[in-house]
Amino acid sequence: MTDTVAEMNQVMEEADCLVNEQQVQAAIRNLADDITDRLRDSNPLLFCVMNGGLILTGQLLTQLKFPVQAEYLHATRYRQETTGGILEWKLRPDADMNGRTILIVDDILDEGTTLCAIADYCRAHGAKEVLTAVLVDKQHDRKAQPGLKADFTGLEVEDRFLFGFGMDYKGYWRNAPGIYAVKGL
Ligand SMILES: O=P(O)(O)OC[C@H]1O[C@H](OP(=O)(O)OP(=O)(O)O)[C@H](O)[C@@H]1O
Ligand SMILES: Nc1nc2[nH]cnc2c(=O)[nH]1
Repeated sequence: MTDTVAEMNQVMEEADCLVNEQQVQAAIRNLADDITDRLRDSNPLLFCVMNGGLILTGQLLTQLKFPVQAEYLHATRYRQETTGGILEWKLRPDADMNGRTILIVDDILDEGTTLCAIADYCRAHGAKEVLTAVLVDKQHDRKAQPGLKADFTGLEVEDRFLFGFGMDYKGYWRNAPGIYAVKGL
């Protein structure tokens, strides 16, 4: 076993499970129902925010009960760190957003800088309406705008450094099927 794999196994052993797999699945079903109710007649263009949004988007898409056009984009500001920096666009969307309803799907709204920047980008490129969906909203008072919320939120989780269900710790454990907090963080 490499040192990294041993370290990551230890991170999981010592982590606190904040939301288990069944609770995550129930939250995704609720998100899918709410999004279907709101957007079934809007012909939305969905953007998965890579990398963290990958797992939620995949599972959510199969539960949306209307035809969806799905694309992706990549913006990142945490890289391998546990605090966020300047937002870097790794891949800007090239789909035509003019006059469209956009649904941005990501794993977490933490400070909200990432989602706000992506929503601004979509509006600047002609989107008629921009909605946001996240699995997790982290509870604290450091939001980019006071009271900032996604339009669709799966779960509210305490202010710890999280991994699992798309969220990584040093690039690992996005695959964990629940939501975990790193010991001491
Ligand atoms: O609300 P914020 O404080 O802006 O943080 C949320 C963002 O942070 C994570 O992405 P990250 O920068 O780690 O990129 P990644 O998804 O590629 O790992 C996460 O996937 C969100 O996109
Ligand atoms: N993995 C991970 N990424 C984040 N991006 C913003 N907050 C978090 C977090 O708690 N965990």
